[in-house]
Amino acid sequence: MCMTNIVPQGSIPIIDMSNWEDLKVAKSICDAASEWGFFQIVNHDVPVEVLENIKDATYNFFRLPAEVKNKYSKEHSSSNNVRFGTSFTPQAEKALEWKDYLSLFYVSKEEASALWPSVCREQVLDYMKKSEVVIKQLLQVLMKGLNVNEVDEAKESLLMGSMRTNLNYYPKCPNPELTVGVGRHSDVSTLTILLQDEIGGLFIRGNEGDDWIHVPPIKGSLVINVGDALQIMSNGRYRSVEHRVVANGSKNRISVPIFVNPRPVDMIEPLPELVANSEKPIYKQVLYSDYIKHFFRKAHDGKKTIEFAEL
Ligand SMILES: CC(C)(COP(=O)(O)OP(=O)(O)OC[C@H]1O[C@@H](n2cnc3c(N)ncnc32)[C@H](O)[C@@H]1OP(=O)(O)O)[C@@H](O)C(=O)NCCC(=O)NCCSC(=O)/C=C/c1ccc(O)cc1
Ligand SMILES: O=C(O)CCC(=O)C(=O)O
Ligand SMILES: [Fe+2]
Repeated sequence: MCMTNIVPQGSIPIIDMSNWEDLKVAKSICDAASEWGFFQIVNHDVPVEVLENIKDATYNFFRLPAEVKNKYSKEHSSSNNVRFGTSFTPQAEKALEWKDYLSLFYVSKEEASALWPSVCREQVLDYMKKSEVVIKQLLQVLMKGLNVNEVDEAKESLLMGSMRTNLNYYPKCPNPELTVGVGRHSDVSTLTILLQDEIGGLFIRGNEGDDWIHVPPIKGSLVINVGDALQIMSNGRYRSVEHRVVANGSKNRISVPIFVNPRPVDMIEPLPELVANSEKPIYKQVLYSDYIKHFFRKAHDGKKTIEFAEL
């Protein structure tokens, strides 16, 4: 089915999650994930206060003096699970991205208490916890769309066994046309749940392949996108779509993605339920941590990362 017939070019689907189990809603989620790779959800169960609090916490972190933030840099951080950085892979990029970020890989509450910056720790934990409900709803629906009717513990772990939250800060840029906020890339996740503020600037690759479609900020909504891990596990039925963020000449912008991932030790491959029906696998089995390392080894370069898993 072709979503372009329903949704005018220039906007990604907006899905009301209040009746998420309704067959029509479920179908619109699965269609969005295969046709667009991106959609926005409204009336999800993540309370607005939680979203407001995480935005405030993000600003509070980036307002800290440079020497405090630098305690979490790659050079100084006491753990790889907490990292403050600027740009994506600075040693591999020709032009740096106009972005600072704090990346927090969740291991346990205890570790978060010990290692995460106190200005944002509780807010990030709360945002992750409260997002779990909608993450599970989306994964259940998406699996049903592949005729995988039971998401048992093993499958749940494969789909969402690890999570990372990034706080992104894009300072206003004197020459926005000379740089980017984030270069063209697809996410390595299963799903990404993204909170953006009211500024705008996120663009996704359109169906036709040569157009960029803006993701308009909608108050209280969350942007959902399919990542490479789900493209691989769904044998290409759900698509991870290239996206980028432009630099802004007049305003600071923040966004807060939760990357929902397999665990680094998991092997990922097209789900056995899919290839059992004489469907040909188009991806091979890869160790997820190898896939992540491949992603971080080079500068952002569109959809190229997934070639690593192609047969
Ligand atoms: C098993 C890993 C993947 C590799 O471990 P390792 O072999 O001991 O090596 P390192 O941890 O030292 O990482 C290898 C390289 O990848 C880099 N890297 C490894 N994760 C990271 C990291 N999230 N950040 C930024 N450098 C990293 C890391 O900086 C390092 O670069 P370099 O020291 O220059 O070789 C380990 O890092 C690990 O268990 N990580 C937790 C799982 C994890 O990070 N999953 C990724 C989820 S999705 C995600 O993070 C998306 C991020 C993203 C970010 C920006 C975007 O624009 C778009 C997307
Ligand atoms: O800031 C945004 O809107 C998107 C950021 C993004 O694509 C990422 O962090 O992977
Ligand atoms: Fe992304």
